[in-house]
Amino acid sequence: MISGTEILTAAQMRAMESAAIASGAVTGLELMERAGGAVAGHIRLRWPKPGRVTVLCGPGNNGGDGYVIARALWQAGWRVRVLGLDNTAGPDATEMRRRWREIGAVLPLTEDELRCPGESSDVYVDAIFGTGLTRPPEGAIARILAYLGGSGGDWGFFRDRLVAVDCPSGMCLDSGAFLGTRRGPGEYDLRARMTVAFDSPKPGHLLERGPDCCGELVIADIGLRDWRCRAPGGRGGWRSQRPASLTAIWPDFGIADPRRSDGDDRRKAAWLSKRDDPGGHKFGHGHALILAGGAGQGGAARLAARAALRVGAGLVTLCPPAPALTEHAGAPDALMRRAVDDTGALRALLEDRRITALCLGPGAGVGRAAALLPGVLSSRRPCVLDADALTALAADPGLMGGLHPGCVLTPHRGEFARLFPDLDARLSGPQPPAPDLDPRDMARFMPDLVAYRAALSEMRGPAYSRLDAARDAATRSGAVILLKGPDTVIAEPAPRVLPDGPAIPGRAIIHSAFDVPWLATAGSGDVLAGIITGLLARGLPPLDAAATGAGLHAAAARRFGPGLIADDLPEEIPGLFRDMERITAAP
Ligand SMILES: NC(=O)C1=CN([C@@H]2O[C@H](COP(=O)(O)OP(=O)(O)OC[C@H]3O[C@@H](n4cnc5c(N)ncnc54)[C@H](OP(=O)(O)O)[C@@H]3O)[C@@H](O)[C@H]2O)[C@@H](O)CC1
Ligand SMILES: Nc1ncnc2c1ncn2[C@@H]1O[C@H](COP(=O)(O)OP(=O)(O)O)[C@@H](O)[C@H]1O
Ligand SMILES: [K+]
Repeated sequence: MISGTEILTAAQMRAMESAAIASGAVTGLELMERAGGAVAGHIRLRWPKPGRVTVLCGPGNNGGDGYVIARALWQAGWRVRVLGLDNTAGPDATEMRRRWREIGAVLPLTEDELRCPGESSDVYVDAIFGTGLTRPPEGAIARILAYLGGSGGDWGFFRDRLVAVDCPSGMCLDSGAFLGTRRGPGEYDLRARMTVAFDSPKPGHLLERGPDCCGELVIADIGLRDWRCRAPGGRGGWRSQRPASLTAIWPDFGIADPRRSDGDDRRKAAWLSKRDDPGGHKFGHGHALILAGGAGQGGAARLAARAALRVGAGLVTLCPPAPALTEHAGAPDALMRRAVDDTGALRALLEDRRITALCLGPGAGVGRAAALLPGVLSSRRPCVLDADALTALAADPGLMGGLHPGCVLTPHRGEFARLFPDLDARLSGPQPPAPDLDPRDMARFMPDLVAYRAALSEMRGPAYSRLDAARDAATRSGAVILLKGPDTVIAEPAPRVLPDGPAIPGRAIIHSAFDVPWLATAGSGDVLAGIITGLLARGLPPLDAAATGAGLHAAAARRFGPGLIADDLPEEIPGLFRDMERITAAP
């Protein structure tokens, strides 16, 4: 059910490159030539008339790409100025620098050269650091990056003409954070007009500062995708054979661009609209219980209930305490109401096995949520725990033991901090040291791609990321975690064991929705909880329900546009289903 693009961490990317080279399928020079050629091609697409370009080359292979770009643009008639560091690491980058030196000079990469009057360029290529950034830039390099980021008062100047190779330098590709600065927007974060990255998106392109600072993100194919499919163990498709450990769902949710629709999308559209079940019965689409709070608190639960209905749950029952029943008597009439005063009443209700999912939290009140939680958890029914249920959970860690893989916890950052204070502190705190595993060693796992990927997904980047935090929280709690934000991260607990295979860490998904800031509106989280509950009730596995829910939620906001209030979100869902069907039916 999950559709999206596979993402790779920086270590996975470097290891894959090493493995492809070790297999003899390609040389490092060929990969660098393709990478640099792709960037030059995208520059020429956006600036068709050859102009002046300054290429900034760092010490590693990112710099090596820069020398290739310089040569390709020079061959296309551009006036090229290259600023590079003296020390170039690695044979491939050294060779590319040598090839450029046959054409032109390499001036020192200093702020003075960058500022040099009369040398202003139409395009600046940032090839300083890519996936190999291991620690915060310091000294002269840090000043150059800050200057490009606008410390010289030229913020807009560079933003309009900076092309980043793999990422804006200084940004960690695993977290989207700039190393060495406090988390969150920095005054001089380097922001590109376009970022050309290779093979697959990395988490940092989608998280934290990534979407803003990368500008337009282009993922260039450098031939590794073919190699992955041909490699031993890779036959039949990379994704279908191994559970992808990371998946990105792009802002368009795979439905806005007909060219990207495939069989999976068609099946998904048919399932969502129930067209794949012509003789179906309402109970075949599940029965969701939304546990509401006392008088005066009902709006949030009603939003969730309405969303669960709209997303196709066969029946939805709203369960406030008896004194609040009359408050919930209004629309929609399709909603059933049933009083649930305490855990005993809940347990009695849950004897009906046709109830397939529960939602506790929106507007529940912390006291009532705490009282009902044991009943919800012991039913072992799929459930969404949101808002007050999360606060109740945080206040009584003993309840954590009752969580199970059918639970989806949907904290925003504040709730996450209450539930997992140590993980939250790591997200805000100083960066831990880089992993001591050398990704290049991973080539030895070839040709066993399963082991290779399992080992790699344990490798972490230099900055603790929202992805790491969600995965750690999922593993610790034994539940699916959906950490909300414009960069929502969804993770399932680890480990999962493949038959005859090693333990595979739980899958994770990034749903990046920076394009719909109007989704940050009161009650929008309640609607999300309702959508996910409806999908759980319909039988989607928890990770799928959470990912599909996050996608539908943002897509509904995108479809409505600015001015959105939470009540509008469920009403967009029928239109979304129609859009999905129309687009996936396109030839
Ligand atoms: N993967 C692929 O398929 C392909 C990858 N390709 C390209 O390779 C790039 C990755 O190359 P890479 O591994 O050489 O790393 P890169 O980003 O150039 O930097 C490493 C250098 O920086 C240094 N350094 C690190 N942090 C530092 C700091 N704070 N301050 C100062 N120095 C610091 C570090 O030194 P060290 O840590 O060893 O001291 C090392 O010298 C990738 O982004 C893509 O562009 C394509 O060519 C082909 C296909
Ligand atoms: N800037 C933003 N851009 C896009 N989506 C956002 C943004 N801020 C928040 N969201 C999304 O809006 C929802 C807000 O949920 P929540 O914080 O629980 O709000 P509430 O409690 O008011 O319902 C979440 O799904 C979150 O991912
Ligand atoms: K870069």
